Amino acid sequence: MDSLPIIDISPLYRRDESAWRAVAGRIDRACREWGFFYIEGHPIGAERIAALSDLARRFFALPLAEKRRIDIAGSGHHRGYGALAAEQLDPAQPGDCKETFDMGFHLPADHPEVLAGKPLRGPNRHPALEGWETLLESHYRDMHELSCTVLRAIALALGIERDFFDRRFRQPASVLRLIHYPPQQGAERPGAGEHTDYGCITLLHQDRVGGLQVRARRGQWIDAPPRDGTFVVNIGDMMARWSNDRYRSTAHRVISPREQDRYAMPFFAEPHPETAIACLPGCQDAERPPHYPPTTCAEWLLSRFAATYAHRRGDVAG
Ligand SMILES: O=C(O)CCC(=O)C(=O)O
Ligand SMILES: [Fe+2]
Repeated sequence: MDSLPIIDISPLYRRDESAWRAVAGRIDRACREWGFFYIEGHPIGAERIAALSDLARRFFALPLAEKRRIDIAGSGHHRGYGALAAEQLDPAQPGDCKETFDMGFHLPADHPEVLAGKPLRGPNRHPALEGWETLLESHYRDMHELSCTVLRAIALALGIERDFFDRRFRQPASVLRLIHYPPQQGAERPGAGEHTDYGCITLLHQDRVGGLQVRARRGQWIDAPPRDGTFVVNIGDMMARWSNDRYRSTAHRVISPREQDRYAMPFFAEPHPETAIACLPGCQDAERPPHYPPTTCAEWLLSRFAATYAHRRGDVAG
């Protein structure tokens, strides 16, 4: 079968234990076989997506100087606007042909964690577009809830306490990102070079243009085409580390669109920065010793940012 599974998660919003287990079973299989699947039956409506798409178009259409007022390169805690080619996901390729906006869990500048200089902590940096901040902050909260719902099913599938992730995802390091891929005539620059995601799970909304491709287990690239009303969910490196590769982070890439602009909105679900990421109890035994040394969420993320962002080279995890 060369197409990604589509899983209806609506039973996760009801109190039927056996239906819950059935969904968890499907997710478990998709995570083992693909590391990628679509979800439908989630509560994020088409009006919300339309309103976000409208704002994304307006933001990316602003003059560069205006967007650069919140340039991510000037942010110690990784928030704001990332210009074209600021990120190079595949080191063997030129910089990605995309521009981005990143936001996270907002902590005010006078919050003790921010004053203490904790990594990845601080205020969001929003553009001055009417309606932007309210909508984006609500969407961040709703995506956080959705990620926790999916993670509860994953906890069930992995045989750990149902609230294992809920307890670790308070004040999360999760990032909501808006991406604009401008059209390109030649194929010389990738939209997003081949990579795995760094976090736990990613929930991606893509528009109708297409171009996302996933590397299947046998090595071939398959399309992950747009499907209305769905999110594409994929396993990131932290979940691979937690599950000792029971769930593997799967490589993917985005081919630059040819004639039209493409917009996508990934939500990278990541726990509290200080969360320990070490092999889960049920994921190791004498035959499967832990593959990865323990780390923390912030340490791992900072090491990955340093490898992919020009302005962060030499920035070491602390
Ligand atoms: O734009 C997409 O469809 C995927 C983007 C992506 O893989 C990423 O930002 O990590
Ligand atoms: Fe990705």
